[in-house]
Amino acid sequence: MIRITKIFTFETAHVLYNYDGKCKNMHGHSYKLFVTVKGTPINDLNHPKNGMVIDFGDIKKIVKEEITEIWDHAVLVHGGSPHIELGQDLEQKGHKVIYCDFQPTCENMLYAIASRIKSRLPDGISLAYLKLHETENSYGEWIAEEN
Ligand SMILES: Nc1nc2c(c(=O)[nH]1)N=C([C@H](O)[C@H](O)COP(=O)(O)OP(=O)(O)OP(=O)(O)O)CN2
Ligand SMILES: [Zn+2]
Repeated sequence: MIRITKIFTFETAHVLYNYDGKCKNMHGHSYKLFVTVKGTPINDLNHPKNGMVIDFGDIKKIVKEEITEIWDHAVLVHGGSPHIELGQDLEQKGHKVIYCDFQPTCENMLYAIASRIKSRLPDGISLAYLKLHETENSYGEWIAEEN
């Protein structure tokens, strides 16, 4: 069994409803996401992916389609909070708004990322680990064995 990791970056704004610190204000981060999957490398001379657990390019496609293309240069707001009005106002002014069914913290973003990636992985490949940096010094982790 081998783990392989691909790293992504995306620029996203968020606003934390009812938070008691500076992040109650809308602000952005250069998020850095580490995606680790595990599986057994293909051992078949006739297979174009011989020697690979999964093509790094396939991980990239999944993460782009499920996460980065959606969240990049968007504002994440908690759609189940009064911030829905803030989002609607921004949308009317032409901004890209994503309504989350959760407070858009690093922790909850990790749950959402895990769920979306898991739904796209082929049989025999599983999600092992995620790390999401909000800042250089602040990050959260999702570990398969704990979820
Ligand atoms: N457990 C969490 N705490 C905080 C989150 C979070 O998602 N989970 N988010 C924020 C803010 O959105 C933002 O990330 C600020 O975090 P913080 O590390 O406090 O920001 P700094 O600018 O001080 O970061 P440095 O890297 O230390 O400069 C707040 N808390
Ligand atoms: Zn933040």
